[in-house]
Amino acid sequence: MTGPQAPTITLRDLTLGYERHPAVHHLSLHIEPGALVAVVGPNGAGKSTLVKALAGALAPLSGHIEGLRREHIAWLPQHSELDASFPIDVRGMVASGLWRRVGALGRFTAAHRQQCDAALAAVGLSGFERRGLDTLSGGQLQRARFARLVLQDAPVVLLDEPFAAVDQRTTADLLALLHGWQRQDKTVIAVLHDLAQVREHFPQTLLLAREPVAWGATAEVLTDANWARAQSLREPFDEQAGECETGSPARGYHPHMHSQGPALEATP
Ligand SMILES: Nc1ncnc2c1ncn2[C@@H]1O[C@H](COP(=O)(O)OP(=O)(O)OP(=O)(O)O)[C@@H](O)[C@H]1O
Repeated sequence: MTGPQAPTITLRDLTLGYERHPAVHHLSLHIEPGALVAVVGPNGAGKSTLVKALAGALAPLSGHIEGLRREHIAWLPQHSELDASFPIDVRGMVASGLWRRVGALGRFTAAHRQQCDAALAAVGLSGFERRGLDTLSGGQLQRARFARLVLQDAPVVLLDEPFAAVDQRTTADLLALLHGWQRQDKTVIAVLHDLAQVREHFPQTLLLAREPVAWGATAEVLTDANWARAQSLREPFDEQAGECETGSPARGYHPHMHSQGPALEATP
């Protein structure tokens, strides 16, 4: 990694939501540099909301996110049709990962082109440079989006359901890329649904159900009891819910459910 080092990310009593309706309540934790973190939970648990806030795309209703700056972050939002429908070829899309370094008025040099080609090789897409995005399979498109992340070379990578609707072979290749990033001391935070995959590849997990249910070492977090509790906390998004005004833990919050106490320093 040539850019900035990964920061310690601290969430302090973070409450997130939309138009003042809270979707994630009172989340406090530390994520150490180089952590490989899975965010799991039932549908509507607030996982994407958390990732959006970490990416700087959603301002907290209350509480703080400390340590993260825009230039630290590469963000892969949930799979959208936008990339596929954009009239651009693979190299053009992947090259947009260099935007921060090249700038709007900068020149795209031969060296930049080589970096693009190396990123495409890293995701197994050599030879696809001139292909239109609309001609790629779902797996190939996801490889191209990862190549763009490779070029961004950010110390913190945020991934929202990166392997949804992606074939096994592609998933395995992209997981290998994640482990490579971790060896470079990047922090990777990924929203995932496949718990077997989380157990195998992600040392730390946050189990979210609108409020933090458990956070820490994956094996301690992904217990039947914690999962049952997460399911029981699932509730429809309450359009009538008031603003989250108290600083006290949300309803049903039990600090003992955390593997390491309420404001948590996760162990590697
Ligand atoms: N832009 C928005 N405006 C209003 N409400 C929203 C918005 N985005 C999400 N929500 C609501 O916030 C709650 C949390 O949604 P979020 O997408 O964060 O959950 P999730 O855990 O990522 O769910 P899933 O696993 O189904 O993708 C849901 O009730 C959702 O309807």
